[in-house]
Amino acid sequence: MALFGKLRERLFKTSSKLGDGLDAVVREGGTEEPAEVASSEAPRPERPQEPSRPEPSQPAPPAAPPSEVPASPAPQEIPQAPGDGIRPATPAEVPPVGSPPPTPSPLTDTPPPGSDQPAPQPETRADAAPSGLIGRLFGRGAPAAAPVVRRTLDDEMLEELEEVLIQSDMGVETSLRVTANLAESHLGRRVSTAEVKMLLAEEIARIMEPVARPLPLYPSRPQVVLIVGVNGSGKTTTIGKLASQFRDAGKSVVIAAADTFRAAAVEQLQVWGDRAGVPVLTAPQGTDPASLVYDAMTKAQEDGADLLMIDTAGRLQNRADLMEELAKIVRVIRGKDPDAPHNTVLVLDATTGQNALSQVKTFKELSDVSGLVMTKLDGTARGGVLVALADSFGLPIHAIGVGEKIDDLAPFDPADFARALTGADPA
Ligand SMILES: Nc1nc2c(ncn2[C@@H]2O[C@H](COP(=O)(O)OP(=O)(O)OP(=O)(O)O)[C@@H](O)[C@H]2O)c(=O)[nH]1
Repeated sequence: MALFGKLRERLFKTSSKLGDGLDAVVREGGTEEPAEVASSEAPRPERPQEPSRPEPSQPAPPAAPPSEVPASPAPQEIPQAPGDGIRPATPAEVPPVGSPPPTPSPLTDTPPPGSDQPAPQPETRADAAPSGLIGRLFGRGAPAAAPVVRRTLDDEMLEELEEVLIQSDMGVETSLRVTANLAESHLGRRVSTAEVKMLLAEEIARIMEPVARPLPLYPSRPQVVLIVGVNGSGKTTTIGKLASQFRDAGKSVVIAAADTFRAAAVEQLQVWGDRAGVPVLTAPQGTDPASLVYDAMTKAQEDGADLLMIDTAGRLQNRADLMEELAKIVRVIRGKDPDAPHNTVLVLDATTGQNALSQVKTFKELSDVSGLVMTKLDGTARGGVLVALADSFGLPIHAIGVGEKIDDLAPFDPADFARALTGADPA
């Protein structure tokens, strides 16, 4: 399945909830118009191609500040995304640049297994025919010019839109920013649901573009990737998925199970190592994690491994202990390679919603977080939090988890994500 279709299907709960909310906002205050009239009154937004909007009141999220990037050798001179790192997705899922847009999965797609989401509602007429919208945009009105529901974008509608965005966990500030940008370009215009979704998707993609960066690869051997995050956020699973993709890309990988506190965590990591075909270094329960990391660094260096991925404990109940444990691990790593760890990746669980924001704050205090992976975006209605994270912290988002299987880690594509989130038609 094409990536967009898969993402839309997996993000079903969020896009359905957000899309339904947007439908309701337009429908409840809108009126039907003949399609032809509508097409002349609602031209395509003027700035869909702008890479960024350097307005003082709407600053783009900063790139990861230099202080957050671990001291490390310069990355290989590989072109920017998609070539500047491992794109964590199976190649078949990544549409080549400039290729025709993938076919969207119909909104009537079956929800993901285990989802309790009810069957999707039929779309309103305003959204029913993407070709109608695309046709109008390009002067090819749909022959069966069905009436389209449109509403004038005024303060009341903006407030309602804000509410819908906030409910999708996008956060108050980010929701206000998105609607303010919408008001700037479209206040007073009559817009349909399809157009609102498309405009919101463009605003959201604009916020997220600067942070969509695959995990950078460095020439160091081993490149040390420290994986941090609270218990259950998906660290082990993400390490397994990443290791598998790195291995498929021809890299030799070693995994270190440094959460020595929980025997089950070590076993689980071993299962993932087996699946990915990657060795996992373990130590008996209760061993000092830093000593296991020392041994893992030694082995990875001796073996000439390309990557060493280190799973860490995520017990936040005792912050001081966790901070000390992570600090000790980093000291040991630096003793072996002063430039390591090269990446400290924070794994976040999308289902925790706004709580993910406080986790980023906490882990930024505990460690030198250099990038994020957000898991469990499948089957949650809280995917909007990723927009809030991008807007608030500007940390690179390397990948998103959209399922429990080994290939359910997708590259983060802001445009696809924004359209899947809002329920907008594919570009
Ligand atoms: N649906 C879904 N489930 C996921 C995803 N990523 C991880 N999980 C599930 O989340 C649960 C916790 O994942 P783990 O990888 O064990 O999380 P962890 O952070 O290593 O947890 P600890 O070992 O307790 O520290 C498991 O049941 C995974 O299958 C995802 O992208 N989607």
